[in-house]
Amino acid sequence: MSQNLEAIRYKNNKLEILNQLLLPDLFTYEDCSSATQGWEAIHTMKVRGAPAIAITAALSLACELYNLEDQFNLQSLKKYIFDKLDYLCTSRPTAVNLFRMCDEMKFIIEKECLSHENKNLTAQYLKNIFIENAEKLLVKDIQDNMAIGRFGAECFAASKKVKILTHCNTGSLATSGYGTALGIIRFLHAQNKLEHAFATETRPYNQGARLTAFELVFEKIPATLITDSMASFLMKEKGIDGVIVGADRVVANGDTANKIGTYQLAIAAAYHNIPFYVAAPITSIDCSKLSGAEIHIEERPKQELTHINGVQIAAKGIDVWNPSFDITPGILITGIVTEWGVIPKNNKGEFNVKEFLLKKQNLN
Ligand SMILES: CSC[C@H]1O[C@H](OP(=O)(O)O)[C@H](O)[C@@H]1O
Repeated sequence: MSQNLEAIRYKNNKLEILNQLLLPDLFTYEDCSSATQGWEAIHTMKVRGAPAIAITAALSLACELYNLEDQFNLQSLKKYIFDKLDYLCTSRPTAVNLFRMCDEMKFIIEKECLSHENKNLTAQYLKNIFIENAEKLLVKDIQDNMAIGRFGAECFAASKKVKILTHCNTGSLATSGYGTALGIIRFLHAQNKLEHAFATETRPYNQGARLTAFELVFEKIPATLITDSMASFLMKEKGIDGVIVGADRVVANGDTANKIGTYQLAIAAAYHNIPFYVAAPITSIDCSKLSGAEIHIEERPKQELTHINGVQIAAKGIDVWNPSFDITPGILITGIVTEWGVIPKNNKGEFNVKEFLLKKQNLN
């Protein structure tokens, strides 16, 4: 087994992804060096987690471009890249990181083309620009996650060790490394501030039982797995100090799309007076949407509910609803932890995410 938990391995213009469908039983890396393979890996959830999806999409296309024969002129290559980015965006709809990455890559390519107008900009140069920028995403994501870990840990008093509940998988397996919500747990543990982590199994895809539990055991972090239905009782019985979850999309008013089951955890946390934090990189923020009602929620195949490892467990013929995410209203969230700091609430208990971003951008 690898010494590092890497969802994404990129070296010498080759991309491999850890097939998370096979975890925790098998630790198998698969080649993902084309946009078609990237799309398939994301769509089937061999690779998942909002940041990891965007990075896989970018690097799979970067590898494809590296191997592309030299038949393109500048305009045809630009169209090729834009078409492939549009195609990659059809793999999964909810996590905004993928869409942001595609928009930013298009912006970079467009800018290069404009700034070289009437000069000899070659297709090869454009390829290199894409590859360089895709590679940067991998490095930046880990740095951002470590900053999230630090800011998130500061949300808890230094005087006592804390018990944290988390949902889904937001660790190394969901990112290019370290993790967001799980990164905060990792940071608390490293600082000797974590008493215990609790992880939900996260039905129906079981990211908690299969992936987060795997990471926690791997990292030797004291942790306990619970079923999703135990969360409220856990809060009542076990003295939980905070709930920390990830995000697939945070919109302008702080409403947050995250793994199905997050919303009910936020309601239960509010009832038990437990702080509820969302941990997300800036790449998960989408201020083009004013509220969570505008977010497209992915619905996944009914077999995720009716079958486990290919074996039918539900009554044949039953109707199934399988939304992969839900929206937690900003009002239920204590703070949104980013690599730029914690987005605070105003005195009415509301988030103004845009204002926070503008303030931070002006500071930088
Ligand atoms: C830091 S990952 C954010 C997010 O991704 C997960 O979804 P999925 O496993 O369906 O890709 C989940 O909602 C995590 O919180």
